[in-house]
Amino acid sequence: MILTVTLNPAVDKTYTTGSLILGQVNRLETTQNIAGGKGVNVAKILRQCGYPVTTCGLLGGYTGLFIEDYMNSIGADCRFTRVAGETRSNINVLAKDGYVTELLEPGPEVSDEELEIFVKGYEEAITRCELIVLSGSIARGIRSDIYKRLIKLANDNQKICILDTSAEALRCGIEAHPYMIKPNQKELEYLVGHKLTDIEDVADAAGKLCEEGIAKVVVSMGSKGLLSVSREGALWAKAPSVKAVNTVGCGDSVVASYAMSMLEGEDDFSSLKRAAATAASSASTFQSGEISLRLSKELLDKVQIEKRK
Ligand SMILES: Nc1ncnc2c1ncn2[C@@H]1O[C@H](COP(=O)(O)OP(=O)(O)O)[C@@H](O)[C@H]1O
Ligand SMILES: O=P(O)(O)OC[C@H]1O[C@](O)(COP(=O)(O)O)[C@@H](O)[C@@H]1O
Repeated sequence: MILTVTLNPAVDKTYTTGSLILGQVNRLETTQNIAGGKGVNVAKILRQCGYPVTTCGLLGGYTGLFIEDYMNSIGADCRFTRVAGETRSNINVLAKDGYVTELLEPGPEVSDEELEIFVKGYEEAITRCELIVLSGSIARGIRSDIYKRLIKLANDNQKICILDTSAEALRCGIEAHPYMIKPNQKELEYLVGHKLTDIEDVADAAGKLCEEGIAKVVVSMGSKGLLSVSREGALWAKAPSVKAVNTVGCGDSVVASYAMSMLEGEDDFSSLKRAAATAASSASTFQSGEISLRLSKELLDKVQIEKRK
């Protein structure tokens, strides 16, 4: 069983338009509300692939109910903690000119009491799971060392953790040595404190994190693909070429793919190949946090992997 944690889920209000112009009236063509947030998306993909999944985190208000209903409908074991504030709605604008614009709300204020109720449930849930995925930003009121605390609890129970977050929550979280992290290039730049200009730079920065005790650092680089770095070296998967429809949730599909590979005992090479195929399949699907199973399979043989170090 895989447990996904989403401390700041979101309804992804997904709009399509010709192009989005700042400072002007923009009339949108279509709109769809999609249950989202990083751990929610990971759980959605795992369910699509037939994996049992427990999903927990913080949900509040009507938007929270919308997400919980959806997760129940796909057969996820929902263990969310209710909070008084309303779960956020994020805006994703998919424009025909190719630009994807995301407007992300900060999320509700969460009290210490609410968080402690969540942590109690989490401590119970980790005992029944083999792998824990902790994903996304944290809602207001939650200290940035929350992932460090949650990963320590998992480590104490000999459970493997994947962490996919940003900013200070990421910086503090890695102090607890999760097994794997999946920063995108910007998140890695935040950690190292400077711009990374090429693949070598990215591989060096990821390599330093491995030396600090993270077994696997998988850096997502949009249409440039994925770089997997461990003490054994660095492998670069070029992103297979697809017609991108919605790239929101691609990072989450990488995490979901790695979670499955870990449970199946796949090696670095096969895991990376699968993740690049899954993520490209996610990019070509309108619904964020969804893939075409057929396309993922087809793309698997098309992923090119290059050894970098
Ligand atoms: N246009 C695309 N075509 C093919 N694959 C893509 C495309 N955009 C993203 N991907 C795949 O999805 C992965 C995650 O996307 P990325 O945007 O880097 O993550 P995040 O959403 O976490 O920032 C990429 O590393 C790549 O493998
Ligand atoms: O938790 P954050 O970092 O605020 O991001 C939330 C957003 O990220 C998503 O999970 C998509 O993430 P990725 O594009 O990184 O896979 C959306 O569903 C959600 O709106």
